[in-house]
Amino acid sequence: MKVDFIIVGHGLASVAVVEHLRKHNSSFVVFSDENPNSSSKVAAGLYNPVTGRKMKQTWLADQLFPYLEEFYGDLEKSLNAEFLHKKAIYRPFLSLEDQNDWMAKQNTDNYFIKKTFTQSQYPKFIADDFGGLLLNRSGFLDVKEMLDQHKEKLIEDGQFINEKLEYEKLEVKENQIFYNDIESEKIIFCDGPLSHNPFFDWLPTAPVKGEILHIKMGETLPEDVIFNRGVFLVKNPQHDYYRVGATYEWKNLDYEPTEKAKKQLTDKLDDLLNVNYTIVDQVAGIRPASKDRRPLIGNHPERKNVFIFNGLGTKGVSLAPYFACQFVNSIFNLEKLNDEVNINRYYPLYSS
Ligand SMILES: Cc1cc2nc3c(=O)[nH]c(=O)nc-3n(C[C@H](O)[C@H](O)[C@H](O)COP(=O)(O)OP(=O)(O)OC[C@H]3O[C@@H](n4cnc5c(N)ncnc54)[C@H](O)[C@@H]3O)c2cc1C
Repeated sequence: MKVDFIIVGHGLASVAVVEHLRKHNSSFVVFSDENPNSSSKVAAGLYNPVTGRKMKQTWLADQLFPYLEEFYGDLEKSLNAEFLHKKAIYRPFLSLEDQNDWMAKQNTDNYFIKKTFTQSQYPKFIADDFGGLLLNRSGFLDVKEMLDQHKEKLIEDGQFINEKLEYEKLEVKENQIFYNDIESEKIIFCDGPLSHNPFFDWLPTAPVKGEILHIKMGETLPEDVIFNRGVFLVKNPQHDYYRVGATYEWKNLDYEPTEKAKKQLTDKLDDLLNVNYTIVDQVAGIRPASKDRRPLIGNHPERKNVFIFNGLGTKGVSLAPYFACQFVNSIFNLEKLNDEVNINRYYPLYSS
C-alpha cells in the first residue's frame, strides 16, 4: 500500500489532523492500538472559554472557540452523527464579592458572558445563593461517540489499522517511510501521553492523570445548562448517568481509580449539589500535557518527513481543530505554525 501519510493513534488529535489532511486530498492510514483508557475516551469533552480559579478567558479563545464549533459541526454532517452539544455553562457565584466582580465585567465587551444573575436560579438542584454566571460558546463533545463514528468511516474506506505501530519496525528514509507492506511519504505521531516514541522522547512532557465519577440521581438536572463550580456535571443524552470531574495528579501515572480522587470530587460535589446521588463508576485517564502547557506540534529537527501533533493537555477539544488546521497548512507551506506550539522551541534540547 502506498500513502501520503501514516498517522499513529486515533484520539482527538488524530481526528482533527486526518480531517484537515482530507481537505488537501491526501491519502493516509491510521494505526490505533485502541486503548480503552485513552485520554480521549475518558474525557468529559467540555469546552469552556473561561476557566481557572480566577475565571480568565482561556488562551486564544477568540480564535479557538468559533472554529471548534464549525469543525465538529461539519464533521457531524459528514458522518451523519451527533456528538457536539452546545450548552451554556452555569457557574454559581461563590460570594457577594465574586458576584460584584462579574457584574462589573459584564459591561465590558466580553462576548463569552451570556448573562449574570444576582438571585438563585436553580435552588432545587444546586447551591447558588448568590446567583451565577451563564457562559456563551461552551458545551461538550461526546468524544467517544465521535471516535466510534469516525473509526467506522475509516474502516469503510480501508484507512484504519487496528494495531499498535511498533516504533522499531519503522524504516525512515530521506523521502520515504516503510512499515510492513506500507510505503508512505510522511508520518504524523498523534500517539498521546506516555508513549515510548523514540523520535520525540527529548520533548519535555508532563502527563497529568485525571479521574471522573459517574453518578446517578433521583432528579434530572435542567438540560439546557452545564453546572460547573469546582466540578462539572455532564450528561450524554444516551446515558442515564452524569459525569463529574475532574482531578489532576502528576505523580502516580496509572489508570487505576483512587479513593483520594473520589474524595476530592465528592467534597466539591457536596458543596455544589442539593440532590442526593449514588456513585456508579469511576474512571481514570492520562492527559498528554507539556511542561510549558502549550501543545507540542511540528517537525522533527532532523527528519523532514516525521511530525508530531501532541501535548493537547486539558483542552484537547478546543485546541485540536484550530491547531490541526494550522499544522496541516504548515506541512503544505501555506501557513506558519504559531511559535508557542511549534516544537522548534525545544530544538536545543534535541541537539544537547
Ligand atoms: C479525566 C480526563 C478528563 C478530561 N476532560 C476534558 C474535557 O472536559 N475537555 C477537554 O478538552 N479535554 C479533556 N481532557 C483532555 C483530553 O482528553 C486530551 O487533551 C485529548 O484527549 C488528547 O488527545 P490525543 O489524541 O492527543 O491523545 P489520546 O486520546 O491519548 O490518543 C492517542 C491514541 O494513540 C494511541 N497510541 C499510542 N501509541 C500508539 C502506537 N504506537 N500505535 C497505535 N496507537 C497508539 C493511544 O492508545 C491512544 O488511543 C480530559 C482528560 C482526562 C484524562
